[in-house]
Amino acid sequence: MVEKMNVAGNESGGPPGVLVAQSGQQDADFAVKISTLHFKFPGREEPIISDFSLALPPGSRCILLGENGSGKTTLLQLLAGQYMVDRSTIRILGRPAFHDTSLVCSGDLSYLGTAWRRDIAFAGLGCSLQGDFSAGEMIRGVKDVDPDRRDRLISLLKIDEGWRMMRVSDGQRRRVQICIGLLKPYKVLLLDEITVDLDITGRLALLEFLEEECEQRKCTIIYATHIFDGIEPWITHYAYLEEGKLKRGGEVSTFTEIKEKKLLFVIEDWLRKARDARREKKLKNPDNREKPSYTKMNMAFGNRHMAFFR
Ligand SMILES: Nc1ncnc2c1ncn2[C@@H]1O[C@H](COP(=O)(O)OP(=O)(O)OP(=O)(O)O)[C@@H](O)[C@H]1O
Repeated sequence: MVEKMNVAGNESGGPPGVLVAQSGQQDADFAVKISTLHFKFPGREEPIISDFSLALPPGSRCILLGENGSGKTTLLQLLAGQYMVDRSTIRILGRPAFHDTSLVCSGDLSYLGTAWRRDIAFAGLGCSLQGDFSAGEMIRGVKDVDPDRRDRLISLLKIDEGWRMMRVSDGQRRRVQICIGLLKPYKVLLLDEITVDLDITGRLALLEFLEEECEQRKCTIIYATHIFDGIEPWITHYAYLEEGKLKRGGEVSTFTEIKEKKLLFVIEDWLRKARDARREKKLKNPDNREKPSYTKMNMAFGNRHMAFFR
């Protein structure tokens, strides 16, 4: 699959190294296919995601990179079918992410996001964690699960089934929630910073499990994170966003920078350059300068009410 794809210097004019589907390839050839995605939230003038295209073959593990606010979570939520977009723009397993609800209901498409610390989410539904359940009750409450897979997850995440969910640490709660989220064998998994509370051994064990799933079951994973410890050998693809645009991306073989230095330092360098370029742009064009917030408020409420804020 990978060889068939159009990489660096593609005719479609995408950023260098970005995987773009070629004519003749079917949507179903890709686990995830995004075609020229534009997205903005209601009431916002600026798009959050613009002109975004990416195609990932089954079995890929793509890391989603970018500074705070660059659009990673929004992109993952769009992929998870949480916002309506045109049917042809986001295809998961050849099906439209928003319109085909069977993707999430069947467990083929699974999204584990940041709301997980306080909520239990399964099959795309979230409900607040309010009762004092044991970890075992919660995990075994999920029906139609392969018991071997369940036992393996409990063991690798080092979960004590007797833990009371109201009296565990964030990291322990997160382990239980990850376990529940992975009980059913997904085909496409979207991870939004879910390993942030895990200690290093828990995180590495999880990454190893996920890698094995991709190799054996040809699942596809997109993982947004700011934690890069031990991630370099894990990734097969990368996508780097700046202000909602895909600036760099593609197969890891085209990611020449990480052959010379650690991902942490490569990303640090890119983020600093992006910040400096933004600063320079603002200096050159005074209209682009951030207005002090009281000016905006003045415009909205009139001077009289500003006495309140002074
Ligand atoms: N519901 C919303 N309505 C309006 N704007 C939003 C909404 N959610 C997010 N945004 C804006 O969209 C932009 C992208 O946010 P997003 O959460 O996708 O970034 P991110 O790359 O995941 O950031 P982080 O690394 O901090 O998690 C931000 O400017 C944010 O303020």
